[in-house]
Amino acid sequence: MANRFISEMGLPKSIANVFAARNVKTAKDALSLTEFELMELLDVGLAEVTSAVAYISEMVCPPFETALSLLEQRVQNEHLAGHLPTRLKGLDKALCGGIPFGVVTELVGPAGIGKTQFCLKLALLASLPTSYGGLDGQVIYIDVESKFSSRRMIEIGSKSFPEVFYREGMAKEMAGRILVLQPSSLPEFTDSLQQIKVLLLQNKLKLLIIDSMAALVSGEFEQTNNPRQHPLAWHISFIKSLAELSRIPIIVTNQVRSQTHGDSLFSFQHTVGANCQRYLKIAKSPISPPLQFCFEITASGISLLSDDGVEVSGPQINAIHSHGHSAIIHCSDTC
Ligand SMILES: Nc1ncnc2c1ncn2[C@@H]1O[C@H](COP(=O)(O)OP(=O)(O)OP(=O)(O)O)[C@@H](O)[C@H]1O
Repeated sequence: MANRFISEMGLPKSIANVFAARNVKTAKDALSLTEFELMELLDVGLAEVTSAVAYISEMVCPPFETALSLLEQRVQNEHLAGHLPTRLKGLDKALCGGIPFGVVTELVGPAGIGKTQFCLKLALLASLPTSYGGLDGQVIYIDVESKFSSRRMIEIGSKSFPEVFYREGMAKEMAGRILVLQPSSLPEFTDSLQQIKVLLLQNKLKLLIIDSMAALVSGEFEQTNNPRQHPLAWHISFIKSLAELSRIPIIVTNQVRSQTHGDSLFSFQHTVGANCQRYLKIAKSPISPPLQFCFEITASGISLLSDDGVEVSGPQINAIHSHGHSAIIHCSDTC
């Protein structure tokens, strides 16, 4: 702003020419001098100098913002930053639209609870055409434990979005957008992340899923428990920076751990009769209180039994260990 040329500011020609003739070209040149210095240099009266300085200042001064306009900008940015709707009505409502872009969302729960089922559905949703509410983009699915099932994914897709899947070639096109990487070691995982950064720069990638992160180092970290010595410390901060850089949603799954040993605070499996009840909980979200939803897994994937979340209180929700991401969606069951 300070380097704007006075000749291009629309000052009356008579005074603009005087500035030019004395080599006072930019706003900075003019505003660095006092009014008396300008009077002497330009050889004009105080009134003319004062009005020219006021005009130049107004032209280069950043416009002021009201608290209201700042708030409106923030809401607009958040809207543009976006969310990937999960199509689980209650969850999307609680998360203000779905899985947020630009941050890492951690999905934690015990083995077999449905984390992978949830990820498969999210991958499909991101690859759906925008006309069907998807993101119409590529998905990278890092399948650490080789549990990815394309057959199950097609089953979920055809039951959830029959109108899309039965359109000719659509299932094939969507499946072609989901790239599955299966790193078998930590160095291979590191290489995968580096490759992803290149893809992100090409702007084609709309969702990154890592299922599961902890499986890469299972057992190794339990002895140290010092975050700085965590073998995935570099990877975790790299993934967070990828999310911020690309503004895409990143999902990381993990086995849930309680901060108290023996899981006395957070029980994952109760045997009460023959009924098995699964719960999906939102924890440590900056936008939602801790909420719990009952869910089931059917041929079409995960569905909520009720869209009304029940607020969770007490030490349980804080006892869930995470890597400090924006939100945790936690799954547990009562059998
Ligand atoms: N076609 C299907 N119909 C109904 N339920 C299914 C179907 N396929 C899988 N499931 C359910 O999904 C569960 C497995 O879920 P998933 O593989 O997502 O677990 P996970 O939390 O990822 O476990 P892990 O941590 O071991 O990877 C099974 O226990 C089963 O109940």
